Amino acid sequence: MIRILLPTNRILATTSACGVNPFRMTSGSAVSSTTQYEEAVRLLNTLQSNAATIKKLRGQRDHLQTMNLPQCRKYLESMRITQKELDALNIIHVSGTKGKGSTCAYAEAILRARGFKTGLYTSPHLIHVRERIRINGEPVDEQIFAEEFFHVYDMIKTDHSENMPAYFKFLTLLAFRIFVKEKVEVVILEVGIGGEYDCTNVIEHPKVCGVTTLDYDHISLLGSKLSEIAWHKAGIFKDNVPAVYSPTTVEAENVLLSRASSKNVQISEAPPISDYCFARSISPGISGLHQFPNISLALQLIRHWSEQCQLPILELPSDTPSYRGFPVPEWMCDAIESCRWPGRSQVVRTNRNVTYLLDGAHTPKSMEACAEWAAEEFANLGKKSVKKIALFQCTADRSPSTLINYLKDKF
Ligand SMILES: Nc1ncnc2c1ncn2[C@@H]1O[C@H](COP(=O)(O)OP(=O)(O)OP(=O)(O)O)[C@@H](O)[C@H]1O
Ligand SMILES: [Mg+2]
Ligand SMILES: [Mg+2]
Repeated sequence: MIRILLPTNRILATTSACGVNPFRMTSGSAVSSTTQYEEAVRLLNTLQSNAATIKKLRGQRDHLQTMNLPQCRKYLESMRITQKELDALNIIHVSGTKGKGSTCAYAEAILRARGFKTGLYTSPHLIHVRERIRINGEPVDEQIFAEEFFHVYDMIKTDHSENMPAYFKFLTLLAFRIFVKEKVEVVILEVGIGGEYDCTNVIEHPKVCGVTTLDYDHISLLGSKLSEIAWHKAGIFKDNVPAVYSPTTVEAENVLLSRASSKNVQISEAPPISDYCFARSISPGISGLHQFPNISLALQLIRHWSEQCQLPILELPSDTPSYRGFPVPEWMCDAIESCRWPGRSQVVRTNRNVTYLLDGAHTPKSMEACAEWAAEEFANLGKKSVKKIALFQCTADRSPSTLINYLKDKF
């Protein structure tokens, strides 16, 4: 497909000898949208990677972390995005160690099924970067991605040429731009790392916040105790905005509760899945028992979101306490079943007698959950003898020898 680039006020970044970037000529030149998309991804990859950011943060943790949000505000100003525009996105903000993406995916599937135009921002991606920014459940298309990428890149470059945002921060800003432009009715926003200092926390008025299962990850940044980790995750709580969390340890819970009370947050623990009354028995779209706390959290987020937006999605009796389950109608059961989140407890069968079990576990709790799920899937294969091969990779400051132990007795 050929498209003409819209004229913008952008400055050309990489230029040829005659001072013109052939990928980004603004008037009268035709460039294929794929080429333009590839150029956008190339440029994106020149921004500081997440791994490099984490390494840098570790060095000067306090200073750089506290600089993060003021910087993000400046970038938003350069992009001419106001808090009012962000408020209009009716954001559901989700932090936590494990299950953020799944919880967001369930919440998105439910709201989309109800007819809302949804925006979904998650990380990481599996195959291509556009998976991180979804409109109505679908990765934003190459053309929109490229167009908005250059728009944001150039607006920021004009004011901050010596201090361009790193990869994740850039994508967060790009997501905001796309969601505002697409006029989505709700955004489900996954935190990158922690919460307090995460660039997604630049938003001031989400409709509801969620904290998923807490566990040990990024401990050089967030601390090595669950209570310290909880402090960071609770950093997304905002004055008078309700919050829900998945069950955790008493120490971590106390931190969540005290941070909530200091911000007048009405907070509740998501109930066990058995507390809900489903219209029929369901087989959730993301498998594994560990997904049930994520589903419960998503249901509570929807409930609070609809109350905050005064949209009667659930029509619950007004005296239903916020820590209890509720009747889950048929259409919601359908949405929970239709939800897809590839690479997390995903089974891929081939016609060559090979079955792949794919999962993204990389913390103690999630490795445990992954091992349980894998054992169940091995049993489902219904074969007497199965040759099992584990391919395991882990990055950053995680300990492969500790994590692989969880899989040992299953292989
Ligand atoms: N509630 C949970 N408890 C324990 N492990 C979980 C839970 N939910 C998901 N997991 C595990 O975590 C992995 C990643 O799931 P998901 O993408 O939902 O989480 P995330 O918090 O977004 O993770 P990431 O750190 O990769 O962004 C899954 O593949 C699964 O192994
Ligand atoms: Mg993570
Ligand atoms: Mg994630």
